[in-house]
Amino acid sequence: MEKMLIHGGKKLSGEVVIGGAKNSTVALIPAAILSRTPVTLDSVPHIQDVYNLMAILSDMNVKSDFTENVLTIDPTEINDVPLPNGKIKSLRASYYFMGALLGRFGKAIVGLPGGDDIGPRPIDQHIKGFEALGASVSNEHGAMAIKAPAEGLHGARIFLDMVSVGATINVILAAVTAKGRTVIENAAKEPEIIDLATYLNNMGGKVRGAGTDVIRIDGVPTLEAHNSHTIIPDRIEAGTYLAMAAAVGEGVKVKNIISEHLDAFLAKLEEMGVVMDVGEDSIFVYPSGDLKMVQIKTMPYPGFATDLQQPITPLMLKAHGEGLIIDTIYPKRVRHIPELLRMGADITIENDVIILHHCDHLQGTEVAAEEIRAGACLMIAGLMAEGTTTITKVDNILRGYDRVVMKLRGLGADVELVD
Ligand SMILES: CC(=O)N[C@H]1[C@@H](OP(=O)(O)OP(=O)(O)OC[C@H]2O[C@@H](n3ccc(=O)[nH]c3=O)[C@H](O)[C@@H]2O)O[C@H](CO)[C@@H](O)[C@@H]1O
Ligand SMILES: C=C(OP(=O)(O)O)C(=O)O
Repeated sequence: MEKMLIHGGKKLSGEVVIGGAKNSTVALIPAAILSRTPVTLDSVPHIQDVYNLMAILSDMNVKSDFTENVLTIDPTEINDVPLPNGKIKSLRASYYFMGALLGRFGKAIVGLPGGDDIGPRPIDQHIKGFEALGASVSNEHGAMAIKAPAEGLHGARIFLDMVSVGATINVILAAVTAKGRTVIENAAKEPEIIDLATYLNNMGGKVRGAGTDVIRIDGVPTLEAHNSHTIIPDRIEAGTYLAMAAAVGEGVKVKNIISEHLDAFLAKLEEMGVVMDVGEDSIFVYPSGDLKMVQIKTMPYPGFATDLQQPITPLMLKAHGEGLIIDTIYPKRVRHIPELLRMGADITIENDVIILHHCDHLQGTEVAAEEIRAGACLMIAGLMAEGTTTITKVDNILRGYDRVVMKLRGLGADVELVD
């Protein structure tokens, strides 16, 4: 398995271009099987999650081709096959095949998903949504077997018990071709959900209210894609490079950004004293001076994203005073902390509250990227550290960060992947 070697201490400068959003892409690819015509996606990130989804499509006789940033998917000869195992376990978002297959064939057998180990990740709200649409759901030896009634799925009013990105998307995928109107209340408001709605609506779907907490879906009989869909920029990748630029930059421009998607994150950077020029679709980060410590509480969008609490952690170590991070979405998302401690950081965890203190000196050592954003945190820490940081389990990073080594080198980082 590959490792990432980072020879720290170098200042970064120049430009980096953000790719399409992982969390959109991994919904849009399963959603493509709802179309009766071939689908084209543009601005697709080069990440392992995409290759794994392509392998799952291939199991269903859905051909796909990924050239440069364009992914074409031809679902016209799709076979309705069960997906109990295999690549399904390699990523979280494979659960979107539950909603998509249910919408397309009225039935789905899909293994429980994999994805980041960041504490409990139940899917009860997805199941509640499918059942409200009339489906029966059972767990058969670790795979979910979901079946619409003979007359097909019907619209329903669904109030989600908690704000869930995955449940909101899965219910949209199942409801977009169900008979009648579905109303999702307490829906997630993430930009990736708007992206999915735009994509489905361009295929003839009727999804209204995405981006608010009430989404109305009027079912249509079939969907057909006729235009290419350009995926929104990845706000989490952007936030990662912004934090990196503030930590080790000598003037870095991060391009292809929708800054409104990063409001809560940018407000925190400003509170810390990071100086930025926010342009129309790019942000320039000036070299940091003295930074102030901050307190962060992660919340559903538009709050501070859980996926950015780890990438901002190394930057906080540069600030003076005591900082706090409370992850209300995944309170146990702390797998980066033992690794940072081994690099010399001063961090404690009390009752799921991460308490950080200023640290003058991080020392390179061998650390493990136990999950994607822990990996992002360790890349930034490695760039800040003296000596060489060896990151193992690097596949967790490559599963969601577009051409990361090339992008880091483009900024002047001394980084390499080795076997
Ligand atoms: C592929 C993708 O888009 N992944 C993102 C998605 O994950 P994912 O869609 O899995 O996360 P959710 O928004 O569903 O989870 C939010 C919270 O609700 C809980 N929950 C969720 C569903 C459910 O049926 N029952 C339940 O209890 C979860 O345990 C968690 O505490 O949103 C997370 C929260 O912003 C991000 O960290 C992930 O990057
Ligand atoms: C938790 C994440 O991903 P996933 O939901 O795909 O595991 C993430 O992207 O930070």
